[in-house]
Amino acid sequence: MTVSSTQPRRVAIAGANGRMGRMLIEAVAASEDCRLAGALDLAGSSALGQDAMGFLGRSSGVLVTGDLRTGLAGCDVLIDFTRPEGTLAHAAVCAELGVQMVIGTTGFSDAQRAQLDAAAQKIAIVLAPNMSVGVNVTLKLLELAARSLDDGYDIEIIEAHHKHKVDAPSGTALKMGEVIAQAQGTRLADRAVYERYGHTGERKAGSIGFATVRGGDIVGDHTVLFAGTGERVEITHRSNNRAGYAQGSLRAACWLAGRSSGMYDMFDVLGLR
Ligand SMILES: NC(=O)C1=CN([C@@H]2O[C@H](COP(=O)(O)OP(=O)(O)OC[C@H]3O[C@@H](n4cnc5c(N)ncnc54)[C@H](OP(=O)(O)O)[C@@H]3O)[C@@H](O)[C@H]2O)C=CC1
Ligand SMILES: O=C(O)C1=N[C@H](C(=O)O)C[C@H](O)C1
Repeated sequence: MTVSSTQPRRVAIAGANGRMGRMLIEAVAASEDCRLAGALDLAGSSALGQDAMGFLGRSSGVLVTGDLRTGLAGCDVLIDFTRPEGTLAHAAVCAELGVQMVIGTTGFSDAQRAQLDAAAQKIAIVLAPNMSVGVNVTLKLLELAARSLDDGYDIEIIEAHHKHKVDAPSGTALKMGEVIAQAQGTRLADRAVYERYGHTGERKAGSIGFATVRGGDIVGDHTVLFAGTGERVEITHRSNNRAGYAQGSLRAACWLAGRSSGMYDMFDVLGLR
């Protein structure tokens, strides 16, 4: 059934009991443009069978389920911040049911990413390692900086996240590296240095170094350093909380209404392409 753009989008949330899942449910609860229509979590999750908004002290009538078809019934779009293997399982069912997806999960291998591209031949998907407006504008600033600081500047990307994060470098840091490499007419795979230890020798010209910090409850900090001779340019984005990720995701879910199948990102949603 086609939903008119004036009707709220019927949204399902995957990973409903996770850090982002809860933030997304809170954002949907406050939204006039989206309505909670489904909530998924892993079989075995303590949230199964509970009202998805119970943690907010509210009743939504939507129970968290581990059954994908039950959770996706009557939904227009699934917002998925889980793990790569979970997102792939969700994408297969969404493609079958014609449910669109907003995917924030990070840490996909190239082969997993190819499977998502295959799903996007059947449904419209917004996939982005960072849904916040600020980070996506930062990516555009990096494009500009990378073009102008092409020669004589060593590039290092430093990211910091909470102690529960399981993938490194962050998806955002990798995206920053890709954007910079592309702006300089190169490929990140040919330039990335992910580890340094022991006698490393001098820095290899043209490399893009990554440094990862994990600790406490740091939400997400990213700095790109362009280190020249006699000067340094640092471009930093810091998330103070997860609300920006959730707001960006809802914006993407609304933007998807009526879109044909294909793979999109937040540049498309925000008109930054
Ligand atoms: N794009 C963006 O803007 C952002 C992206 N992220 C990314 O989102 C993802 C989730 O982050 P966060 O919310 O902090 O993580 P959490 O660990 O807090 O939440 C993950 C949720 O997914 C569930 N889950 C885990 N494995 C599977 C699976 N195989 N199938 C289905 N569900 C599963 C978990 O269930 P259980 O608790 O039962 O294990 C949990 O509910 C990460 O990849 C992170 O990098 C995070 C923030 C912003
Ligand atoms: O795991 C997180 O928390 C975050 N993950 C995303 C990433 O890997 O870039 C986005 C944000 O930095 C928070």
